Amino acid sequence: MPEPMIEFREVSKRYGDRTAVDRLNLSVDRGGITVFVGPSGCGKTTSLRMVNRMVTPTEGTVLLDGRDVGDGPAPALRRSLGYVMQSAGLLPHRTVADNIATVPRLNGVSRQESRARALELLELVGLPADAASRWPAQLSGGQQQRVGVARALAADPPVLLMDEPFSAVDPLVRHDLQRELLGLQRELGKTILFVTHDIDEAVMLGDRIAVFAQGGRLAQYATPEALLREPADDFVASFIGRDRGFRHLGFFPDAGLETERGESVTAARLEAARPAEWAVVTDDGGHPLGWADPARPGVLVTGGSLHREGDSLRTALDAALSSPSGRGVVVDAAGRLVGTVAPEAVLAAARAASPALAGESPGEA
Ligand SMILES: Nc1ncnc2c1ncn2[C@@H]1O[C@H](COP(=O)(O)OP(=O)(O)OP(=O)(O)O)[C@@H](O)[C@H]1O
Repeated sequence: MPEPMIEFREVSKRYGDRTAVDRLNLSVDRGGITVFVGPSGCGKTTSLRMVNRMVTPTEGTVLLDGRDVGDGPAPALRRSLGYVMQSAGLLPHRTVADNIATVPRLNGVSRQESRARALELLELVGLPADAASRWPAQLSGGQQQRVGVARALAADPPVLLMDEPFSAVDPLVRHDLQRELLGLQRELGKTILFVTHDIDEAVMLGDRIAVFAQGGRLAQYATPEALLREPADDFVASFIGRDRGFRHLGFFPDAGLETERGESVTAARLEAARPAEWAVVTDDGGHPLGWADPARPGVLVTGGSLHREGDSLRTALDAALSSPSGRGVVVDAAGRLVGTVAPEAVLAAARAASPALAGESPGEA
């Protein structure tokens, strides 16, 4: 077993008689994303900040790459860890490039080299090169967070600490930032410790998820799938929420899903079409546009999400349930119509994939 990148050993933090973190024992593997999730005030941020010594434990030890973070000077430790906060925390009177170059400059990297690195990082986080000379206030919230990520990566630290980095941006931008973070992690192989109070964000990003409960207690530490399948206690079950069965479908591939070809018509022929049943309407390239309802000839009925082949059963069920016809539309990677799927077929595929959903114990054939 390789040594964990970060290890909490019997770590507690108390403020007066209030326990912020209660005897935390947890190992963070190298590479991948570990998420700390839980309701407000349960010790996620305090735990994260004990890694970079912004907070000192009352008891116990935090190890980074096998070494006690308490040994040696704190500034050197912090420079070896990338840190991204909820507000990007950029210096307002420095350009974007100078903000990104701050830590490399402190580490003695030349001005020219740190600027070149800043430009590379801007591209990596999806910002145009001309953002380099702008002031932070001239960027949107999402762009500022991207700069925050670039700045955290500037000294190429093996570990990134991220404290609710995307919670202040709007949901669409947030989704983009989450996907980009997954891509960055795969590309760079960093160990990322990520704090959020949003279980959906945790499930989307986490290779492993630590659920914290009131009083700074670690309630469960598991993969997202294990967490959704088998919450350790009532607190975890209620925190994960009532949609957990639906979320769990996100871990089932659509391999066994039965789709039906069914009838389809092109938009050009919709006017004349008299389908016997609901039929998918496509453009000339086979991309779905909506449905033809047998009861309303000539009308294009839109609505319903699409299921792309290879996605999970969650998107398949969503497509089926959101469709005006009661059947989900399935498309290929190029967005062309493959067929349709009934909700029953999605449930049958889920049962086939999971003995638990079929009501069998795992030991049964
Ligand atoms: N400097 C401090 N002084 C006193 N109490 C503190 C201090 N920092 C945190 N606490 C308390 O410790 C507990 C844990 O706080 P922490 O910020 O770690 O929670 P959290 O899970 O990150 O919550 P949030 O999502 O709201 O940030 C809370 O009860 C908080 O009030």
